[in-house]
Amino acid sequence: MSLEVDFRHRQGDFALAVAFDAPDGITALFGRSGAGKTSVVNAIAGLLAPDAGRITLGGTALFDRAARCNLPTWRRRLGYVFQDGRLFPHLSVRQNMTYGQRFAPRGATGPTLDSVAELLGIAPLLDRRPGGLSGGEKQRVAIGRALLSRPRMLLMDEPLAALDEARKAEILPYLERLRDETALPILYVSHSVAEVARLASRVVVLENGHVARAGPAEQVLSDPGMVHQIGLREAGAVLPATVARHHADGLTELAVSGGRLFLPLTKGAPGTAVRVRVLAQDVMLARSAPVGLSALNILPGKVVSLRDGDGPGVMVQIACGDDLLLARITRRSAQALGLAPDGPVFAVIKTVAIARSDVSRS
Ligand SMILES: Nc1ncnc2c1ncn2[C@@H]1O[C@H](COP(=O)(O)OP(=O)(O)OP(=O)(O)O)[C@@H](O)[C@H]1O
Repeated sequence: MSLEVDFRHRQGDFALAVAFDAPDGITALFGRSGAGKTSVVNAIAGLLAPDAGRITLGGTALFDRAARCNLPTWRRRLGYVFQDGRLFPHLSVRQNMTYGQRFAPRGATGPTLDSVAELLGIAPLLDRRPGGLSGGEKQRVAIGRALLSRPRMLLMDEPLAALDEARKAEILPYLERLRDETALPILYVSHSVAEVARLASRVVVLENGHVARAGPAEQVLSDPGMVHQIGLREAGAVLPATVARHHADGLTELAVSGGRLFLPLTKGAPGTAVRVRVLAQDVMLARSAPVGLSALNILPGKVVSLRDGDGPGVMVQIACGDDLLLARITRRSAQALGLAPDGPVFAVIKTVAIARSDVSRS
């Protein structure tokens, strides 16, 4: 199943013109405040009828201006999860969850209450009322309710934005399971690069009403041209990796296509596929293989491109094996090293710069 969006719409002075696809898995709709994310979600949900264009899901039109097709929200079969769970306070968790089933069309197949409760770790909460749940638990119930409506896709609009860091960390593994165990397109609206890096297979970057970039997360996040939208301090790459071994001194060794990475101990048996977020500001560059250096991670690579920033910095994109890394260094250093496209380079990454939360199941 794939969501295909291609429409234009004007609201006041703001012109929206977007085209992108969201296949099964998580597609992040990322952009600054006012970029148009909510307007896109509203158009998909049927709350906004664009001036022109089409929105289709699995080949079926939800909206088609030329064909005068505009399915009402309830017939679009989308599951929504909002920032605030919007649960019914007077109903139990079980009743909140089964409420979603009322919207499932007759004969629609999908997961059962038990399987959804298991997937999201809700089983022990079923007889409680929402008032007594933590923010993270409430969001899990909201996701469960959406799944039980047997949706053809999920729309998640900043589902973690109202949660503190601890609650976010609690819910992220459930979102990973959802991504891995349900075959649904999930459009995940977020302005958090950390969440996008951790969850999304594909990223659509919205800027001022248009798509600035869309593609696989590894490519979009490591694109030096996206640094403006992503933010200097958040810019970085996502590398696919495999757990190789856990060492007795508390380090985990990961295999990446360009070599090995040693990180603080992370979960996962050898062979587990993970993804690692490496921030551009945590990568140093050297022209020759450094010796006598404390950093454990030294990956040989090749400069792909250099992009000057507004200040003294330059963003360097490096190919290490099949992967792309970003390094943020000063222009002075880039000149001193004589960095140029296609030139050989060594990327140096400090082990302790990578937090456990930067490594996630892929
Ligand atoms: N009904 C409207 N009439 C005129 N302008 C509107 C209307 N609705 C939204 N806008 C404008 O459209 C732009 C995009 O808004 P939108 O809410 O889609 O952005 P967003 O990326 O979701 O932002 P945020 O993350 O802050 O919610 C904004 O400039 C907003 O002021």
